[in-house]
Amino acid sequence: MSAETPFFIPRLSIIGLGLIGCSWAKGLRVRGCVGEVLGYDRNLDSMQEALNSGIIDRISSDLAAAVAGADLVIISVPILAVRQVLQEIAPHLAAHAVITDVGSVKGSVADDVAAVFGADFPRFVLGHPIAGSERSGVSAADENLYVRHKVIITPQPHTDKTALRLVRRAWRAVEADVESMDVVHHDEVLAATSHLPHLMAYSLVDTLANTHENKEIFNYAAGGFRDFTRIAASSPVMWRDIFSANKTQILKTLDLFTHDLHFLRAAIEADDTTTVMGVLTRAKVARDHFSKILARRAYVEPMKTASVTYIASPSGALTGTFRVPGDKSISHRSIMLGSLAEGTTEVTGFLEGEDSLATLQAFRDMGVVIEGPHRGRVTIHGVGLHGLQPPPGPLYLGNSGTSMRLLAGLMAGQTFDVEMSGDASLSKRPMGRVADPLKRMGAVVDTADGGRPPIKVHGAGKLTGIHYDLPMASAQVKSCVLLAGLYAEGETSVTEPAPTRDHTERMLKGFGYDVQVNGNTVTLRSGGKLTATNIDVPADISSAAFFMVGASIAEGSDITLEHVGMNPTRDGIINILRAMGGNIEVLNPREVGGEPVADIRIRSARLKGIHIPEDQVPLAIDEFPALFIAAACAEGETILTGAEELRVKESDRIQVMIDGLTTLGVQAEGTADGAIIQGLGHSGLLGGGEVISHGDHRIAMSFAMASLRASSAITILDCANVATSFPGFVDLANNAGLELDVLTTKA
Ligand SMILES: O=C(O)C1=C[C@@H](OP(=O)(O)O)[C@@H](O)[C@H](O)C1
Ligand SMILES: C=C(OP(=O)(O)O)C(=O)O
Repeated sequence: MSAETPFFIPRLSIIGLGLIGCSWAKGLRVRGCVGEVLGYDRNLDSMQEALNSGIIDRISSDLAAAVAGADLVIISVPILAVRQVLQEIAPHLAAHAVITDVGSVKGSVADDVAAVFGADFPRFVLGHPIAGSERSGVSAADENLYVRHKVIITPQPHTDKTALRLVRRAWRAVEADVESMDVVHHDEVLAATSHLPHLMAYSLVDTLANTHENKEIFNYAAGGFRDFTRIAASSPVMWRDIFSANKTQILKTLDLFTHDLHFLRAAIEADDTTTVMGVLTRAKVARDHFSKILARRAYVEPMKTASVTYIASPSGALTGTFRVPGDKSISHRSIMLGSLAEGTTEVTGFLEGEDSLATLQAFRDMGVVIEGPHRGRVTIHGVGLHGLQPPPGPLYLGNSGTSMRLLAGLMAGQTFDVEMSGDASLSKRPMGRVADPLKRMGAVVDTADGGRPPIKVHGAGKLTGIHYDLPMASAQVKSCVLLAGLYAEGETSVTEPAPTRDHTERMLKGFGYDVQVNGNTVTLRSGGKLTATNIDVPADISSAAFFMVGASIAEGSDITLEHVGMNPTRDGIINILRAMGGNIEVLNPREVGGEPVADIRIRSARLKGIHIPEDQVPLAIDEFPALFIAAACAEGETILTGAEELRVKESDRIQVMIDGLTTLGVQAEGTADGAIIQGLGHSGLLGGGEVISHGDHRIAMSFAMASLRASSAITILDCANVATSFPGFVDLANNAGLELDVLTTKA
């Protein structure tokens, strides 16, 4: 790509000397991008003011003089005055002149241009800066008004490319972010995001001003009133014109809004607090994350995440007693089953990480009223097995494989179509493993090339129960088939090659559903119902694992992790660390809501390398990145086999860990289904250096723990996804004894 030449407009003309046009001209002038600036306004005072403040160089006596010889003409008059202005300037424009406008409605200006210059006029570029304020006039002009603000250009098929480039560059010169959209779409979007809110603000103030207690009302009208109605102080002429120029689109959104307002009114009248809560919780979440919103209620687009780097400096021991966040697997399932239950489910200890929040949002998008999360507490107003509604757009599941695979099973049983997509990592992960058994049950499921997301599950198909022999040890696939089985005719059963986490089976039973477990086979029949219950989510043993490894490798460490889930299908990390010589005590074992829980005390130990028993692999499947760090610090060789599943997690966890360990000076090699790691021994230190987590939360946290035994700092790139499973990791780790610094750059 060649660099752009410096941008310069020899002669600029602004018609309409208000805030928008003057701010653009002033911005160009301050940045040395214009020669002469001519200006015209019907109001003589405005012209004089613009001249006095140096925004324009010459006052023009009429429109003809104002555009004579201009290279770029900016029309910035009220929308309904545009046509008349164009008629007046048309005969006087230079042959090369490019014209642009700044109006909030593009369809009506496009019509005006066609009426005056002809349908294919190439040198008019329709534009709209999304900046401005309730202030107006020359005196409010601000050369930085557009810095990092969006400007929407709405090119038409006949718009000349050079003219387009000129206008884009003129906006970029004042540091605006220029985007393109088609005319109709622009007017639809603006009707909803700008025109309707202005209409409502004007109307509310007018209603209140007309009541006879208006003085009283305005005396006490602070807070909500002031925030909501700030925009009613904007220019009435401008808004009168916008309301009429974008009439069709505005009326469309207004009707939708009026309908929803009546719905809310009816719910309040009927004391239907659940419905009211549904509207308010959905709206609050939407408002909190409004940049994610494209459709009316759903999140369909990922937020651009910032890039996060950890600098992990060498540190001493880990100490203290603390609790890591809630179990991710159980949190996902609590939302799913709570939503499909009859009655209200209260969840405590819910993981407020991005993965489980993606599941929560998916159910909100399908009409379930969910309150919270607030300090791990979530209240789910179940809609029953057949109560989900079609979401307004695709379900966006971020980084979360569990959400996508379990939901695939549930969606196969619905009467509507659902599309599910995810971030770059999830988009590479295999979904054929769930699509295959679902198709055998009669579901219609499409995936993208190679069985990857997005995945589309078509509703209304009739499912039939199957027996499925799992080709791999995967709790996600097992759960997917069982959840589809809730909707399949007859019996559904799954046999797994080795035990995997059984939270789905346990939780179904907790919700009163009949599930038979016989050896490695789980069976259920459709036709039952889920009855709401309360769920206490224990701390996630997979998050605890980082601290177990950290405390084991850092001399002098002594920590106690509280309320950790000890489900026997998850405790591989404890068995493996103990086999390596780890010093782990399980204290106060108890059962909470159908799941075993305990406090775990870990003290540093002289670890030794082992061949990890293959039967432990599925029981510690998420803990291998951390275990690789333990192996690197152990005496002798550690061999891992039977773990090919690690290659299809959020990253290829075998390759990414081997790459990082090699950077830190460890001899390690990957094999097809595992790794061989030569430990540095008890007194050995890892080196420092830069490792890449490839957006994989568990890789990032594992290398953070490695710094406890490093000779110099480890820089870990791409750590934003730690938030998917372990919000608050950095603070908790630093309080326990790590030295982690975080560098965040905006995306
Ligand atoms: O069912 C679950 O909650 C999970 C199952 C495992 O995935 P697989 O089923 O792909 O092994 C695990 O890696 C994941 O973190 C959570
Ligand atoms: C594999 C993991 O999660 P998921 O499959 O849900 O993305 C994990 O958390 O390590």
